[in-house]
Amino acid sequence: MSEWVIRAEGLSRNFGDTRAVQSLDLEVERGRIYGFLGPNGSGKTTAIRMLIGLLKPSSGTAEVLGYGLPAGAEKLRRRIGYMTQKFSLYDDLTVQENLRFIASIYSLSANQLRSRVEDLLVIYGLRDSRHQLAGSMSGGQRQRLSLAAATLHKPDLLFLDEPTSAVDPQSRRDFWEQLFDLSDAGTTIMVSTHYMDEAERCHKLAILETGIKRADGAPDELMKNMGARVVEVSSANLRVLKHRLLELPDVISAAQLGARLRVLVKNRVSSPVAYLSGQPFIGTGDSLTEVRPSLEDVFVTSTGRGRQ
Ligand SMILES: Nc1ncnc2c1ncn2[C@@H]1O[C@H](COP(=O)(O)OP(=O)(O)OP(=O)(O)O)[C@@H](O)[C@H]1O
Repeated sequence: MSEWVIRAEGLSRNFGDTRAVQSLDLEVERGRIYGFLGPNGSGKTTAIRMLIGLLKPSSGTAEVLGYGLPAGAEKLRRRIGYMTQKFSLYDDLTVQENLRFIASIYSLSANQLRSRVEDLLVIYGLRDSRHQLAGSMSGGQRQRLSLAAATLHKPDLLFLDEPTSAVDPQSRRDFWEQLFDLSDAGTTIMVSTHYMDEAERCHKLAILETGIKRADGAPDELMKNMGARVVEVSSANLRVLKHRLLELPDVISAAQLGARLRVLVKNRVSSPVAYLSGQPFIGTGDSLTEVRPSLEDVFVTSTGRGRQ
C-alpha cells in the first residue's frame, strides 16, 4: 500500500497580482524522489516554501509527514531537511565547524555530535577538507557540505531547491548518486530543477509553468503519453526548413540540435515521417527519421514552450 508523505490539494499562493502557485494538487510517496521541473518564475520555490511551512498558502491544503500545514509547521521542521539555491552556511567557519555548529542546534550529546559529523565528512567526501574555510571551497564541495548539513539530523523528508545550479556536470552526477543512496535508505526527496537530465532521474515529477502544474507522472510515462511523435530531420538547409515546418498546423515545434531539426508532430497524424516527407519544401537529399521522445519534448508539448 502506498504511503503518502506529501498530499496537497488546491494549494495556491499569490503575491499581489502575481499568482505564483495556482491550485496545485500533489501526492508524493515515501522513499521516492519527486521533481518540480520548470523555468525561472514557474513557482517551484514558492511551492516548496509552502510545503515546509515557511509560507502561508493563499488557499488550499497541505499535509506533510502527517502534519497539517501551516498549523503543524513547527513540528514538521524537526523532521525535514531543506537546502536552498543559495549557499546558506558560514563562509568564515571551516567545514567541520559549520557541521558542528548545525549539529549543536539539534541538541545531540557530545559523543553523538562528534560521531555524526565524522560520518558525514566521510559520506560526503569532505574528510580531507575538514579544516578548510567554507568560503574557499569549490561549488561542488560547497554543495556537498550543504547536503551534509541538511541531512545531519537524518530527516525523513528532504527538500532541495535547485541544488545543482552552481556546479559542473561531474559534481551533479556525484550529487545524484548521493540522492539515490538517501532515497534507498528511505528518505523522501523533493527536488526542484530546470535541467531536463536531472528531472529524468526523478521517480516522478511535475512540470510547472507560470505556477500551474501542466503534467505529472513518471518520466517514462510522461514520454509515452506525450500526445506527439518526434521526427529528426537532416538537411543542408535547416534554417529555412525550420520556418516552413513551423507553418504546418500539425507541427508543434521544430528545434535545431546541431545539424538536425527535432520536429514534434501532433498525434493525430498517423504517419509523421510520410506527412513531413510529402511536403513540397522537403528535398530528395533531406533525411527524416522517427525517434523516441525525450523529457524536453514532454516539456514543450505540455507547456507550449521550448527551443523554437
Ligand atoms: N516574496 C515574493 N514577493 C513577490 N513576488 C514573489 C515572491 N516570491 C516569488 N514571487 C514571484 O512568484 C513567481 C514564482 O516565483 P518562484 O521563485 O516560486 O519561482 P521559481 O520557479 O522557483 O523560480 P526561480 O528558479 O527563479 O526561483 C515569480 O513571478 C516571482 O517573481
